[in-house]
Amino acid sequence: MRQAGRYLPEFKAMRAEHDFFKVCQTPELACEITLQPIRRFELDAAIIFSDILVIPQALGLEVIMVPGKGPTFPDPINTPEDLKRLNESVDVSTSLKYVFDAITLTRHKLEGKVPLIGFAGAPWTLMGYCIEGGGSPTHAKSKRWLYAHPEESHRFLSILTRVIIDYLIQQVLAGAQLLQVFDSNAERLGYDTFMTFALPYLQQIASGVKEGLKQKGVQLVPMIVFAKGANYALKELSEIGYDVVQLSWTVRPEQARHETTDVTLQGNLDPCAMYASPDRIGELVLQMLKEFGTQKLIANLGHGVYPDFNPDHVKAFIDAVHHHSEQLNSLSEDNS
Ligand SMILES: Cc1c2[nH]c(c1CCC(=O)O)Cc1[nH]c(c(CCC(=O)O)c1C)Cc1[nH]c(c(CCC(=O)O)c1C)Cc1[nH]c(c(C)c1CCC(=O)O)C2
Repeated sequence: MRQAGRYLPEFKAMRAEHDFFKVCQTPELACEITLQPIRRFELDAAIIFSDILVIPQALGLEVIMVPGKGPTFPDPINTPEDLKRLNESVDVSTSLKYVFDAITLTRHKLEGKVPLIGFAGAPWTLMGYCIEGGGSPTHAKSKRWLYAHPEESHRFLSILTRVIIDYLIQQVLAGAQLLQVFDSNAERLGYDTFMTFALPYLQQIASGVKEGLKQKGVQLVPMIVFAKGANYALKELSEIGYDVVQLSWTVRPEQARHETTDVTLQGNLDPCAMYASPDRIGELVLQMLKEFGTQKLIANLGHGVYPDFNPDHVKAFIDAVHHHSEQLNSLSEDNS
């Protein structure tokens, strides 16, 4: 969940000197930013510094990071005709080589201390960015496609899915030990549109990556799915081949446990809880761990960190997870 973010002074110093996508494209810099939170905190994993929008870039679309506005497409996809602009036959092994190099370098530098997570955006979320031209409060332009151009929407989602599968497989070959798929815009959909335009592609990604790795004789890695806010489809999300389902803070742990079968859950404290005092953060962590239980859980926030978070409060969260889970585990051992 956005460990680097903009809340660390060492990240801000790096960004003051370099453009965001330049950092993504420079393995030494991406590696350095990935390691920053690992040096500062007792985290249990690292996530490679990159962005979900490198895939639209690889498909030939321009994406820039505008200060104060976020990622922006100067020339977004407007009509189905525009799909012709996509470089469908893109070879990610060359166009996204910089990500694989960053992963390999970071794996070496981590020296086995913690595992390295690779990631990609999900098809619906990437389609949304390409059509909206950036973030959007309603996603009305991209949702319009689902209703006005359903066939072309499926075509767009299929193109993205193929590239994402290839991209994730190559991240594993480069050294990624877990993979997370971010469907951050799932919260804009309802049950029917999610089941039609998002879930089938998430499923294809899980099976495509596992199949591809098997064919190459490479050991499978655990896969995490994050369909942010898709609390209406937790059962379905737990049944499409992912090992872990990440939850946003808008669902109760008990409900998520009840509705999912046989998966590990990840989450889900409200990121804004980081504005509470360190003591209060500790109490909220304890409550979260009690509600989920400490097994089959990756304790995390329910979304990424914000730029104005106090790093000491993030540390309070991480330390409280370790402290309280150790205590809860030793209590349950005493009882057994
Ligand atoms: C939707 C999305 C994006 N990118 C990502 C998502 C999915 C997760 C989510 O739902 O938040 C994923 C992402 N983006 C980033 C990471 C790397 C991991 C990490 O930093 O710990 C990951 C996993 C770096 C980043 N990606 C971004 C930053 C901040 C960059 C900066 O301004 O310095 C970082 C560290 C920029 C970014 N990139 C994107 C957005 C919406 C923004 C924020 C724009 C803003 O608020 O100004 C697209």
